[in-house]
Amino acid sequence: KLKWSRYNITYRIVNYTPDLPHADVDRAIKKALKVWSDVTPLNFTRLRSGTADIMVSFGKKEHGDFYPFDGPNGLLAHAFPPGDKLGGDTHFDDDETFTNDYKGYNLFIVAAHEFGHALGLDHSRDPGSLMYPVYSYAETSSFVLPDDDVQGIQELYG
Ligand SMILES: CC(C)C[C@H](C(=O)NO)C(=O)N[C@@H](CC(N)=O)C(=O)NCc1cccc(N)c1
Ligand SMILES: [Ca+2]
Ligand SMILES: [Zn+2]
Ligand SMILES: [Zn+2]
Repeated sequence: KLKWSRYNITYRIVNYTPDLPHADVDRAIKKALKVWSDVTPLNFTRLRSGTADIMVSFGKKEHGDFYPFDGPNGLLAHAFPPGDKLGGDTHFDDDETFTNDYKGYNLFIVAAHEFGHALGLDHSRDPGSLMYPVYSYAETSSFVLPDDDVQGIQELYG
């Protein structure tokens, strides 16, 4: 199973969705990474230019890799497992409406799921897990990473 070979990982928000103020996107991404750094020795540092391990971007349909998005609903986002180049990169389908509440798709929840993949996790069969294949909203202010996901990430970086 692929995993990062170092604990200090960099990320860069390359572009922004028009759905939310930039500050809200920055906050959701930072909070989503903290979900995982809180339960591992991993540290995430934001870069504002150049190439980071985890390049975060928003795109529609064909967006530069062999995994085009599909318009509203269906695919929401994808992330590449750890590695060079595309490894760790996380793409969000900007034909979705990303929000910071229960409407549309909550950016924090989707990002937290995607970063699980960017750190090496696959999908889980546990319907209560963050890594379950299908999105479900959870109150973000009281979000606690489900045990199945803690187990999974600590198998890789515990
Ligand atoms: C085969 C994958 C590329 C599907 C893709 C996904 O899992 N990305 O991580 C995806 O967008 N899945 C949708 C469901 C679907 N239409 O397949 C999804 O809701 N995944 C994001 C997500 C967000 C938050 C929580 C959970 N559990 C799942
Ligand atoms: Ca879509
Ligand atoms: Zn992509
Ligand atoms: Zn997924």
